[in-house]
Amino acid sequence: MIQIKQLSKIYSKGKNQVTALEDINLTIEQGTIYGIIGLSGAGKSSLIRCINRIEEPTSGEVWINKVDITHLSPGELRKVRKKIGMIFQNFNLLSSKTVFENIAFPLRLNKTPENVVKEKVMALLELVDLKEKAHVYPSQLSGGQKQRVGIARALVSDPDVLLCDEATSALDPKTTKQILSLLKEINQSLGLTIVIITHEMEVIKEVCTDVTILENGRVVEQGKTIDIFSKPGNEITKHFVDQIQHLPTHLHNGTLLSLSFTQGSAGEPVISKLIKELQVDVNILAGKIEWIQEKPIGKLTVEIDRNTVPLSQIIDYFEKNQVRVEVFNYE
Ligand SMILES: Nc1ncnc2c1ncn2[C@@H]1O[C@H](COP(=O)(O)OP(=O)(O)OP(=O)(O)O)[C@@H](O)[C@H]1O
Repeated sequence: MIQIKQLSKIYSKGKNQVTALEDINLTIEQGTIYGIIGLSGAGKSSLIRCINRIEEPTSGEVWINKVDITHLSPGELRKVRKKIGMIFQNFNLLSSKTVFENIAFPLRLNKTPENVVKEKVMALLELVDLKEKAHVYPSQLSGGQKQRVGIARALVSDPDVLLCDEATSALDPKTTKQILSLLKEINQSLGLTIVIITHEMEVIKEVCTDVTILENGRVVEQGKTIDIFSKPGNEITKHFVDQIQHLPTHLHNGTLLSLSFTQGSAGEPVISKLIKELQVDVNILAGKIEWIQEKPIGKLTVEIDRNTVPLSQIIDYFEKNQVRVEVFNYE
């Protein structure tokens, strides 16, 4: 668990002072994927960098697994930091080292025996699906592959916490989804706590169960992602939610689906056929038309009763009818 208590960060340069963070309080439960979102300059990087003390907080405390890391000696801090992995927007790989050696690097610093290095690095290459790239150099990799190497290197010391500093901001939407799904897989299989900072609500929507919204160095809202999406209580939160789409203010017990109708499916009575054929209750919550390069896409947000028909059957039905389905990740 990570607890941040009354944390402030003031940068001083000569007579100038910039308050980057003011009185931040937040609790990140063990094993969650926690998102911190804000506009440029909101203080996101300062906050994530204070969590492992790459940046020294001006005041306040950061507790990781019941240890106050703001009052540790340099030696003790080094030990704690080994349990905190970090990945970056620009990947921070060593260009003169192969993929294998980049991942092995933290182990080499600790003089880990060669057989252990080999075993750990190969297992991680398998996990991030890059076995065949072990001996190539970063310049020969795509952005998504570079970030996979970054993730493997961050995991090599068996951390409890993974900090992601705008880790998908340099990637295209499809690669972003792949990296986010890898992070989710790692979170589930290793029970790792993941903290993601981002300026994209799409990232929060995709993987974060909890979210804090920062504005001008202060927390303006925090809570479960579902609640923030359902009832954004603040202008800046509304701005981020609108990046995705308007969602209903009241959710019942169903599964929330976003449906995209393109030309092939737009003329068909797909919803009424679904209700008749599968005998499932459908609650229509929101709809709009989005124009993508002068082509219309109908967007419908519906709630489906999750107790009557398996979700996979409903998704199959929509796909057969040329309707793209996205299931909101609100569990
Ligand atoms: N080393 C520094 N010296 C002085 N001011 C700084 C320093 N680092 C950040 N700041 C200031 O602190 C504030 C918060 O910056 P920070 O980088 O934490 O925000 P951010 O939300 O991560 O922004 P971005 O998304 O643009 O990276 C900004 O006003 C920034 O100019």
